[in-house]
Amino acid sequence: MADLQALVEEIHHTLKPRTGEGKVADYIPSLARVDPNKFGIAIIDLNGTVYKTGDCDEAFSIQSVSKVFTLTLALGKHGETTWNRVGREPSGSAFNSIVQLEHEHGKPRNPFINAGAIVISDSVLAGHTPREAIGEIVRFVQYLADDPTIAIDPEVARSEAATGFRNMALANFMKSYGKLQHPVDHVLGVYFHQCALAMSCTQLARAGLFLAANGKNPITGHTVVSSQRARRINALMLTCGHYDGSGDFAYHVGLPGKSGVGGGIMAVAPGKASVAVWSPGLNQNGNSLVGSLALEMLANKTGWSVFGG
Ligand SMILES: NC(=O)CC[C@H](N)C(=O)O
Repeated sequence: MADLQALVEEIHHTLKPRTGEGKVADYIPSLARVDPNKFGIAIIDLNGTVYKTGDCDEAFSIQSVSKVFTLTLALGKHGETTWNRVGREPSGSAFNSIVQLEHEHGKPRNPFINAGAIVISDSVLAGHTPREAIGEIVRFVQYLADDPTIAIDPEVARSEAATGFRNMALANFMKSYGKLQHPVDHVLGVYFHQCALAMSCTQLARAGLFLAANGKNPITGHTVVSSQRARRINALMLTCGHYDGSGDFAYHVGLPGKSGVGGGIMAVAPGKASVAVWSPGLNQNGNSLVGSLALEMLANKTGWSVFGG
C-alpha cells in the first residue's frame, strides 16, 4: 500500500510541532537527557514492507515495552502457571504503584505494571544466573526482530539501578509476601537491564510482528507462539498496556499497544501490521503524548481497530 508511506509522513508532519508538549521522564537520570523533539514512526505489514519516517532508525530506551517480550518468554517457559503469580486485570493505578500489593497479598494485577513485570523477571530467572537471564532476553528480542545488533544500553541500566528506589520497594514488598523466588537484587538486575534495551522504531515494529500475524513472524517464518497465545498477549496489551490510560488508549486508538517511559509505543493491528512510534514527551499517565496521537491518527485514517473497521 503505497499510500501508507504518504500517511506516516503526513502524521509526522502534522504532529511534529507538538513534540514539546509532553514531559520527558526525568526520574531515570539518563532518560532525562533525551531530546524531546525526537519523533519516529515505523510500520511493517505482514509482507514485510516497511513504511517509516522521522527518527525511526535511532535507538531509544524501550523501557516497559520490554514487558511484552519478557511475558512472552515467561509464558514459553512456564505456560499458564505464570498466572498463579500475576493477574490479568487492569490496575487502574500508576505503573509504579504499590497500593494494591498490600490488599492483594503481594500478587500484582498484571504483567505490564512494574510490580507484575518484576515477578515476570523473577520467573525468567528460573534456573539461570542474572547474567544468563539477561542474555536470554537479549537473544530472544534479537530473534523476534531478526536483528543481532540489538543490545542493552548499560548506562541506562546503571542509571536506573542507582535511582530505582520505587522498584526496590515493590520488589522487597513482594519478597516479604514470598512472591519472588530469587534474591531481590538478582531480580531487579534482570528487570533494570531488560528496561534498558535500546531499539529503534523499525526494530521494535519488527519484533512485534509475530503478534500481528497469529504468533508467526511472516518474514522469518518462525513460529514464536501459538495463535491463541498471540491473541491473549494482545488482549493484555489492550487492557493493561497503557496503565491507567489503557481505557483511553483503547477508546482513541483501538489497538493492543504497550508503552514505555522512554516514549516508545509498540502497537499491533492483527492481520495487518505492527507499528512502533517514538516521541519522548509523556502524558500524565507516563505514555508518549505525541506517540499516542500518532497512533490515533493512523487508526482513524486506516480504519485499523480491533473493534471494527
Ligand atoms: N513505564 C515504564 O516504562 C517504567 C519502566 C521503568 N524502567 C521503571 O521501572 O520505572
